[in-house]
This record gives sequence, structure tokens and C-alpha cells, in this order.
Amino acid sequence: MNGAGVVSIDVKLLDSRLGDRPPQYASAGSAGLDLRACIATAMEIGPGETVLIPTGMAIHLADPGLAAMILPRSGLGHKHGIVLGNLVGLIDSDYQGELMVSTWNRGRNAFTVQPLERLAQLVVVPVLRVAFNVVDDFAASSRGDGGFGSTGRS
Ligand SMILES: O=c1ccn([C@H]2C[C@H](O)[C@@H](COP(=O)(O)OP(=O)(O)OP(=O)(O)O)O2)c(=O)[nH]1
Repeated sequence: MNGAGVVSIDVKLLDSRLGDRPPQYASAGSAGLDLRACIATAMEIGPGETVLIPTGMAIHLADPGLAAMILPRSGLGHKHGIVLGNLVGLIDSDYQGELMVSTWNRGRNAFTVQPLERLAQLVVVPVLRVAFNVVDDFAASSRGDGGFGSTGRS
């Protein structure tokens, strides 16, 4: 991490249309980096259809203490029903292949993705890796095994 709290990540730009500029944060407070649809021509996605769309870039997080998540863009999801077929894409720190966006049209109308359209966003997050300690009983907690609405609706 550099002095500005920024983590340096290796990136390969696989599509010449991206030039030599990797995605940039849109504002000082942005958490996500927009991923573009690196498709040759406009692509119609019918209602209920899911297609795998390449982003033209690969990253190598390298540090097992990092992961990245591909998340939907809220405007596309809310207005057009364009979300992710896997709901969230999890990018492992040792993955070096092209980032792909499983693009699901959960809406009622066809949607046409344009070449280089900003389709989804990438968020890099810290990861805690754990070692499991197998036990017969847990130390008591106030919740115990209550879940799935055990505290009521409101
Ligand atoms: O939306 C996604 C999700 C995953 N990946 C890449 C990065 C990730 O590290 C790799 C494997 O993802 P995951 O472990 O979720 O896939 P899997 O279905 O469990 O396959 P595998 O057996 O390859 O792990 O695929 C993407 O490019 N986009």
C-alpha cells in the first residue's frame, strides 16, 4: 500500500480499445471501478437470458489477503434489470485470466449492450483467511443457533 492508502495491482489490458488506461475511480470516494463490455458489436440480451461478457482486462491481485468482487451497476440493475447471473462475481487473488461479467437480463424487455459500455463494477476488498479449529461445543453466545427471523419481523 502506498502513502495515499492505495494498493498497487498488476493489470493486463487485453483489448486495444481500452488504450493504456486501466479503469479509474470516478471520484475520490468511489469504491468501484467500472468494467466495460469488450464486445465487437452491440449485443441484445433477451428477457431472462444470461451471457458471459469479456471486459478486456485481467488483474493479478497476488496477495491472498485481497479479493475483488464484480457487482452490478445500480442504474443498469434498477432501470433495465441488467444484473449478474452469479449475483456477485468473486475474483481470487491467484486468478490471472480475463475478468468476465455474467450478465443476466432479469427484466421483461430485451436490452442491448453497446461495445465498451460500462457494464459492471469491480471492488477490491481485504480478505481474512481462517484456519478451522474443530470442536464439539462452542463457547456460549447470546444468539446461539437462532436465525432466519428468530427475533421477529421488526
Ligand atoms: O463473475 C466472475 C466470477 C469469477 N470470475 C473468475 C475469477 C475467479 O477467480 C474465477 C473462478 O471463479 P469461481 O471460483 O467463483 O468459479 P467456480 O465456478 O467455482 O470455478 P472454478 O472451479 O474455476 O473455481 O473466475 C470472473 O471472471 N467473473
